[in-house]
Amino acid sequence: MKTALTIAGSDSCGGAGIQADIKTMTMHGVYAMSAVTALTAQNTTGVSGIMEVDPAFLEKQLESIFTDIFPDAVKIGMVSGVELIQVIAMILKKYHAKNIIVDPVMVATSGSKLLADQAVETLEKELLPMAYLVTPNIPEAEILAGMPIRTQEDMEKAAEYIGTKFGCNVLLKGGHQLNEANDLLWKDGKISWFYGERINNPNTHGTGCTLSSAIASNLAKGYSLEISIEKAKNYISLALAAMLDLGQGNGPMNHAFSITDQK
Ligand SMILES: Nc1ncnc2c1ncn2[C@@H]1O[C@H](COP(=O)(O)OP(=O)(O)OP(=O)(O)O)[C@@H](O)[C@H]1O
Ligand SMILES: Cc1ncc(COP(=O)(O)O)c(N)n1
Repeated sequence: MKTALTIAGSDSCGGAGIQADIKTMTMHGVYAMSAVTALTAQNTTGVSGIMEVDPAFLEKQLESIFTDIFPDAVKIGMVSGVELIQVIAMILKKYHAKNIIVDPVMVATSGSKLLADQAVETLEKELLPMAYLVTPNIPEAEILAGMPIRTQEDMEKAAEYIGTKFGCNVLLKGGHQLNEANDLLWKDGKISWFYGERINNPNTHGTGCTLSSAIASNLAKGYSLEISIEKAKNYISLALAAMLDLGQGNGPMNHAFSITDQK
């Protein structure tokens, strides 16, 4: 069985973060492992608290994993502080981790900040150059590229800037646009678009986490990057189309869309 590791924050309501990643990897038939960077007290209406893990304890978790079960892919999500990022970079280098996907989680859909301002620079310097793929949404890409993104042309410019500057492939997610769910891949200097039909479901909590862990799962299984993205977008569409409606705010998706016995 192929294996994947998520290094991310816990979302107590189970829609995003580590919980979304483990559900996604499991539904892809991949064995999921986790290293927790922070606990969040969170529900569909917002984040009420964040407790960062001690960097030395994150190191212990990662050492335990890498000295025993080597992950075929690694997904990195919410990492709120400088030292945590440094520990991750050190361990991934030490063990020659492969198929590293960085989802540069900065702000939750609900508006809460999940990354300290001074950590953006460390993320850029330490993690992005190690990544096979980085998956910013439009607001995150605006920060990484230092430019406003309003049109598809802006998306292309920003992706090229990020990919060239940090030496990694870039999937710029268009889920924040009004009418479309079109994402742009910048890979080795070439641009390709992944077109998606926008599903009319307001419950999109965790779509970004789910996309990056679905891509990681597909890469772990040996699919090319392009096929991994195509399959991951299809997984999100099915999970959104299952129209789960939980909680009073931006609710989670239904990962168990293929399981018919849901009572
Ligand atoms: N309503 C939708 N219908 C279909 N696909 C969607 C929809 N919303 C988002 N997506 C897709 O989900 C993936 C995640 O995109 P999005 O831009 O929402 O990421 P994100 O902002 O990081 O997510 P999050 O809301 O978890 O922070 C992308 O492939 C995007 O195209
Ligand atoms: C622990 C954790 N990680 C990531 C997100 C981003 O997901 P979203 O933007 O859908 O809230 C989150 N809310 N919580």
